[in-house]
Amino acid sequence: MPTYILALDQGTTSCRAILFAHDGTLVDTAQKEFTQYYPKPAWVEHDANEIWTAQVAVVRELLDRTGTTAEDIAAIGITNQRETTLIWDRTTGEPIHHAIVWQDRRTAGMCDALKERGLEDHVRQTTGLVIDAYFSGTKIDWLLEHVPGARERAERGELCFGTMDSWLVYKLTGGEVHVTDVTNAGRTMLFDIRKRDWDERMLSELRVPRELLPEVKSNSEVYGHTTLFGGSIPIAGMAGDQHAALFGQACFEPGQAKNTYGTGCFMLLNTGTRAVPSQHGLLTTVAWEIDGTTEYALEGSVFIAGAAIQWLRDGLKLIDEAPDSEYYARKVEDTGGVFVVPAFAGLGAPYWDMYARGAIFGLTRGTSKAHIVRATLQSLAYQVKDVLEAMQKDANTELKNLRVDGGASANDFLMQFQADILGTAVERPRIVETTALGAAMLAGLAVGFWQRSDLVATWQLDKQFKSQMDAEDRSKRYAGWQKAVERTMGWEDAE
Ligand SMILES: Nc1ncnc2c1ncn2[C@@H]1O[C@H](COP(=O)(O)OP(=O)(O)O)[C@@H](O)[C@H]1O
Ligand SMILES: O=P(O)(O)OC[C@H](O)CO
Repeated sequence: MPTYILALDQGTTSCRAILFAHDGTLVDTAQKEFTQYYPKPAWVEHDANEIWTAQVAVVRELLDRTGTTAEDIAAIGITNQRETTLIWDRTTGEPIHHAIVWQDRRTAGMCDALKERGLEDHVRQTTGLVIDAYFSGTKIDWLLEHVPGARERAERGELCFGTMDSWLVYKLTGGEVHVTDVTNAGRTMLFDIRKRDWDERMLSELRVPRELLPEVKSNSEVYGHTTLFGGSIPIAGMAGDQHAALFGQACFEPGQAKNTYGTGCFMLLNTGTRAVPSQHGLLTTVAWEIDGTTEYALEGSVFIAGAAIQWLRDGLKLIDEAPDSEYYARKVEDTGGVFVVPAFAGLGAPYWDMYARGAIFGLTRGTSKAHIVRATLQSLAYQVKDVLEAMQKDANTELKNLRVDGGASANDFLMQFQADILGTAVERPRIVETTALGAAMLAGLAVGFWQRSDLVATWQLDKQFKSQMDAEDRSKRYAGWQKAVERTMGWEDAE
């Protein structure tokens, strides 16, 4: 009898493999970082072959270390960084170019042109998105335009487009299966989230041939099998990482929300079977589709969160490791009036400004490294507040608590400041690998390893952070943040 579900979590900075047991416990995990390519300012690329090699390596490492064989694994669930766009040769499996990462801004001008052509309402109504370089659509157009012969080859059906979910399934099945799931399809700016089909108008506006696109599947079903790790294992769950995290946080009821602090920060609020349009700069997105029922979510996407801590580490060399940020932040009582706005890739929700760029405000002769580190950590929490304010207005509800996860949710200083600045309790579960857990749950449901009723009990509280800040202090600080954000907007000139 198989005893585990294997989750593959293909994130922006690393590949992970995680084993979950039937009682929902995390048995073990293996992780490997891969190269980030920055060929020009605000361009970000990944080598899909390197990602594939890293993903296989972490699975092998995990199976070896735990003495697990293919026979012990009931199913594989895949979850991935969304929007990151890859095109590869259908026959050879060779990518035609590096993948263009979700943070990449090279198509900002193409997005402006779409806005000028009056497409904003259509995009919002059909795809639930705003026009932004974040999504895959303009990245596909860029690749077809800039790689010689690519558009003609795509029209002849010789190429495959996919986000990292599609890529992994294609590779795991030896090139047999070219699919994606509704959550990932919904981030392309080409997909009608209510009709559940590619949108003809967007395909034609972005000159994307249907032949290039994967078949769109639900989040919990058998897509194919892999024999790469010994016996045959079904691949049975697949979802974009933020949707998987919503599921892994057991936010199954409308009104429940989670926020993931990874490279970026992504807050999703379950809105049930209703796709709620946003009036306040959020996205309407598919939460998941299971057994023919589609549920939706409102999403606030913040592009730079943990990446700002990586910048402190790798760019400024102010800290050696991400967790050191907590130590330095606690060395000072406040930020000394400093605000850091990490708009390195423009600003996402609720501002959607592709031309904003990062800045540090309020510097004085007394500003120290600790002030800058503290202000950078606080910038994550302020961005989340921007999103929560918008969400409460859109959903016409006040959130009593917020479930959190992701790498930076381990930082107690950040979590306490988050609760303080929101005025809302922040709840961190025991398993913060909720993205992987969600993917595992989706796969486990498909093969009968779990029933839906088993899943709620997997959520267990680790720590609750309650707001301790008085309302006046909170609004004074937030006003400072809003002033700083305003000054970063429109910084970069449009091409
Ligand atoms: N203790 C910490 N304090 C602040 N940030 C952290 C901490 N630990 C990790 N991070 C940040 O979290 C991110 C990694 O989180 P993870 O969920 O693995 O992200 P992703 O899935 O996007 O690769 C990194 O950007 C890192 O800088
Ligand atoms: O890799 P993460 O966890 O930062 O998530 C990336 C998002 O899916 C991008 O939309």
